Amino acid sequence: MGPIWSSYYGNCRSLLFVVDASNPTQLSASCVQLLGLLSAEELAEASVLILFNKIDLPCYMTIEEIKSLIRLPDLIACAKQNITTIEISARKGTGLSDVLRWLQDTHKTNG
Ligand SMILES: Nc1nc2c(ncn2[C@@H]2O[C@H](COP(=O)(O)OP(=O)(O)OP(=O)(O)O)[C@@H](O)[C@H]2O)c(=O)[nH]1
Repeated sequence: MGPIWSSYYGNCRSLLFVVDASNPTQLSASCVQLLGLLSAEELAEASVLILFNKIDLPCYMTIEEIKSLIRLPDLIACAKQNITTIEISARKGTGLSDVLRWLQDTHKTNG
């Protein structure tokens, strides 16, 4: 779906980017997509939430290792956007209240 994402950029104030944390083989492709989003001029003002999903599944890498592999600290430091990360399980509901809180806070701040 990546090639058509740009048609949704207009008036986008919040961006939720979901990473499948149970499958590190997709990480490099996922990171390229994320870098493309973060460098898009139309999204410079958006608040970004990166969700590490499927944390209920076993994985050979920890979330910290995944963050380090995609150089998340550098990415956050260099991006124009305000970036937050939350670890979730969409299946079990873990972390979803934090996501709702982020949405509420973000939209409150943005007016
Ligand atoms: N265990 C688990 N499964 C999940 C979670 N979130 C989604 N799934 C399941 O993962 C499967 C694929 O869903 P998604 O990953 O959302 O869909 P997708 O991105 O099109 O699929 P992939 O590219 O294959 O990951 C579905 O069967 C979902 O029920 C989660 O947090 N935990």
